[in-house]
Amino acid sequence: MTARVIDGKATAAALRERIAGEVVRFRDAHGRAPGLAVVLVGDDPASTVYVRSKGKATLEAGMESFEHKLPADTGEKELLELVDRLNDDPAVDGILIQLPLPRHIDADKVLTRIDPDKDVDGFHPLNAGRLAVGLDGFVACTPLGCLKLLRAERGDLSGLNAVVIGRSNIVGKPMAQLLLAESCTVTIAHSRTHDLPAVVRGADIVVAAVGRPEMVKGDWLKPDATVIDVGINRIEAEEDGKGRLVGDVDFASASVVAGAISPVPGGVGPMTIACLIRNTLVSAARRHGFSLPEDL
Ligand SMILES: Nc1nc(=O)c2c([nH]1)NC[C@@H]1CN(c3ccc(C(=O)N[C@@H](CCC(=O)O)C(=O)O)cc3)C=[N+]21
Repeated sequence: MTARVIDGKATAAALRERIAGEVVRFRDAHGRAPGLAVVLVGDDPASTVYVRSKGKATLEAGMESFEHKLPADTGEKELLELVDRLNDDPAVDGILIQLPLPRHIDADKVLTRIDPDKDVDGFHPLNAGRLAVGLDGFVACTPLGCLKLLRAERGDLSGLNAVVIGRSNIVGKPMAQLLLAESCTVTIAHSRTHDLPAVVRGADIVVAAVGRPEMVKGDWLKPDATVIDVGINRIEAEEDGKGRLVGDVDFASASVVAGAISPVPGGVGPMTIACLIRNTLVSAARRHGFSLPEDL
């Protein structure tokens, strides 16, 4: 048996298309486009690529993109002042500070300075708390994208056993909260979990977000499980001299057992960007009392 491959690229493209349509309506009603500010400190090559694709997606959705590229030696105080200006700028609906930040900057301090109602990354503690208690706020883009893929694949998730591997603040914890809100029975597994393969074998839904290349094997899976692979691991060059991208799931063995699986690349990554655009539109809409479709 071979798993269905969950096409994150196509799902993301369809979502971005819908968003672009809503942006046109928003513009007509309010005379401006939603705006996203992206702040990059330093010149990490991977971060530079991500920031470029976020800017491109923002413009393609008909939104305004404000890119702030600062040198690696930018002081914390200077960065906090930029955040303050963006918080006060009425043209800016969403603020994203690209992570990781250089070590001399306290990332928690900077993220907490962002106006929670412009925090389209969902990283502010107030938004984490809102998610935990079921209030409207912003949900981090990667777990939100995973949930959209799961809903598209499985429909109603209630009563399903979900195992989230990884307990980070940006993926594992919010993912678990979202699945709990969908009435899944949720287990969060992590590096100290005893007999992880046995835990994963009980799961109808597996979300792997540990950052260990190809860790989850096919014989860990319940037949027909839905597997969402959040990992993006760059593997060193092999015979052909080219590096390649792999997930946290061993795709070859997993796709023989799973019912459906998201690939890397082309799975969760494109959904993350689509959800960032989505959150920016939602932010602008909330600010103006503009109504959007429930399921966007
Ligand atoms: N404040 C902040 N918010 C973020 O959301 C954030 C961040 N910092 N720092 C870095 C991570 C990483 N991230 C990705 C987004 C899209 C792809 C993506 O589209 N990946 C493509 C392939 C990309 C490639 O080929 O390298 C795919 O999976 O198909 C990947 C990774 C957002 N992040």
